[in-house]
Amino acid sequence: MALTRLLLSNFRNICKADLTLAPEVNVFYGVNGSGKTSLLEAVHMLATGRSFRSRQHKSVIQHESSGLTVFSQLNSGFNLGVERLSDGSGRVRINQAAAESSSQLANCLPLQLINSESFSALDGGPGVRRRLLDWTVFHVEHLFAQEWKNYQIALRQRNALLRRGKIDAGVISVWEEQLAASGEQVNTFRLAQFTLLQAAVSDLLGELPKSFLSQVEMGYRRGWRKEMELREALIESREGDFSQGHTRIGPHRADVRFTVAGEPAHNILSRGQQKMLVCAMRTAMAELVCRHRDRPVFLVDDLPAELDDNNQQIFAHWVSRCASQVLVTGIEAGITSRPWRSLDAPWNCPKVFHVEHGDISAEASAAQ
Ligand SMILES: Nc1ncnc2c1ncn2[C@@H]1O[C@H](COP(=O)(O)OP(=O)(O)OP(=O)(O)O)[C@@H](O)[C@H]1O
Repeated sequence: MALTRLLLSNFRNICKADLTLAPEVNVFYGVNGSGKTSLLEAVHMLATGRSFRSRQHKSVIQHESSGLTVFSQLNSGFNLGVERLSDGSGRVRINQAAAESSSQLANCLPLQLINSESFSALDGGPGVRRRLLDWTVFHVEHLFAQEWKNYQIALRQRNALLRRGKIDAGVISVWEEQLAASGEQVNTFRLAQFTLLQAAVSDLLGELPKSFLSQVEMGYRRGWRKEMELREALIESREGDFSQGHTRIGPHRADVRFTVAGEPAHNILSRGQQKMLVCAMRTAMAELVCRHRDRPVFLVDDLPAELDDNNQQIFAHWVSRCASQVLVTGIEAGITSRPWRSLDAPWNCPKVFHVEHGDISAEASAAQ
């Protein structure tokens, strides 16, 4: 899966852009505030329906404009289009037909994003890490999305009953049965992919020079006590849940932990080591997915930040093994292109774009 053409209008400081992308590596360089991240944000919006920087569509629409559009042709034959208007309305289209859900978009364009927010996988809440695991499960196990949806419906119903002030055991147990059935299935899907991810991350970290990174351990917490079935655990926690007004156990509380010698990894690893761990995790996720379906597209915002030349090169090599295409940004053309130029063809010929005040222009290959 790769983007062949990308058209934007009124997306932050990018008034208009019509780009023909290279099938493998695309480098976008320019000074701070020129619009590089905005371009990645636009691709992210195509794949998910939303920005990775703002929940408010309005802040992404160019000031004094009534709406933004992003459109892309993919080499799979799909065309994706997103329109957001300043009155809050919008349209998402796949091959000119209205998309039914954001998971339909994600299916057409599996995406991996690495940016300054990626560190939250280590130092943020469990939700961030759960979503990483679930991205893999979603793309590998086609029954997962429906099972997760069933679980969330039952969870909402149980929570609503808990907030009513009086538990009707007959009614709540109906929803607990559904919650337990979907929850056990969600956990089975997650556990299978977690085991594979753990092995893949360990293999990738094993390719790095010896450091604390070699000692990173990953653990999976499913969200309720080990020795119990979810159904039993829900009954047991009913009273406590009632006093708190919500369900405190279950797969919606699952977590993936990264530790070094028993300590949270972010307390031990340097910033660069943390970035390499996140890169290894993202690469492992892509590796698992591409065993089953098309390779994902990687968006990498400011690869040189925090990473030395050797680590940048290792990461470029990882990406070339599991991505279909990469869009990478940096401040300088030479530095941002360098890790890719040392790879084998066709990954060693990045297409270079200069971004300046929201204008994006491809450079002639002779000048690269
Ligand atoms: N809604 C908007 N309308 C117009 N311009 C905007 C809007 N939102 C942000 N901007 C401007 O657009 C630019 C967006 O920059 P972006 O974050 O894409 O830069 P960048 O090239 O990634 O910079 P850096 O290297 O600092 O990360 C900034 O100059 C910002 O002030």
